[in-house]
Amino acid sequence: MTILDRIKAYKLDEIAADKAARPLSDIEADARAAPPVRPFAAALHKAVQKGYGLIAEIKKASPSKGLIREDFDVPALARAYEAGGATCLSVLTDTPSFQGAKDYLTQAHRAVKLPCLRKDFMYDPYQVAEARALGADCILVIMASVSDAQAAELEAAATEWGMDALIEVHDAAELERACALKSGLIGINNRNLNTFITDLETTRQLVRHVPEGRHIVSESGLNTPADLAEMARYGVRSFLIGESLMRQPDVTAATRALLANPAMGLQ
Ligand SMILES: O=P(O)(O)OC[C@@H](O)[C@@H](O)c1c[nH]c2ccccc12
Repeated sequence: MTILDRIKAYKLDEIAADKAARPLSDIEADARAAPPVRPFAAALHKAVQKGYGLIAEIKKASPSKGLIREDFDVPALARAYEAGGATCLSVLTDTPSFQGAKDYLTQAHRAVKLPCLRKDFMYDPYQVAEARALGADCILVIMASVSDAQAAELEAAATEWGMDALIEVHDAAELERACALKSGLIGINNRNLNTFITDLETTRQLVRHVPEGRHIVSESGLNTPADLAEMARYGVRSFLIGESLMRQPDVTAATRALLANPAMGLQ
């Protein structure tokens, strides 16, 4: 069993328990009462016209790295990312593996004006309605962990709630399946979720196979301005970054430093 298999197993149990505790109709009522959706993909499109698009991730821990950041004041971190120039936020809501919480998403969304991604392992439209109820503007669909039919169902649910969907892939086969969906946002995860090995070569290889008109986000393992400049050489200007920023005491300064890339104007 891989790490992803284990996560999927407990996540399906969690979803069943959540459904038993609160019926979908309750969640939908909360989703209808949630603050309006903020355009997530559009914010990235706009950001890359002048520079980089950054989805900055609020991440306390991970299965491969353990605890990443001890002091974890979610509204303060959200504001720090916003002040540092992030385009969007990503908030881990998975608890067992990432020490996240559903409430972190609500806290982050309330603290800033940035569009927010619910970062979790999604299998059921129930979770999509829940994402909206918590304040999400975008959901993640991990192709490595869902069937084509599930992916289409999650994407349709996101659209129904007015949210965007970031479709995550790690290899050419997943990318091909992702391109059969409607979403214009493709995340290339440099980390293999079965082994948790990270390699930026993943983006370099897959970017060539992405059809025109899709907005690519390179995800995971990006640490330095040089990493971003290297991805930009391959035409990728949007990034999903967690660990390297979460490890810095001054998150605003670290975000600014990462985005202030003198080489970028030369591309
Ligand atoms: O902390 P990093 O290496 O910058 O990575 C962020 C993000 O890409 C990573 O957390 C992630 C990408 N896809 C996921 C799917 C599930 C959980 C986590 C992830």
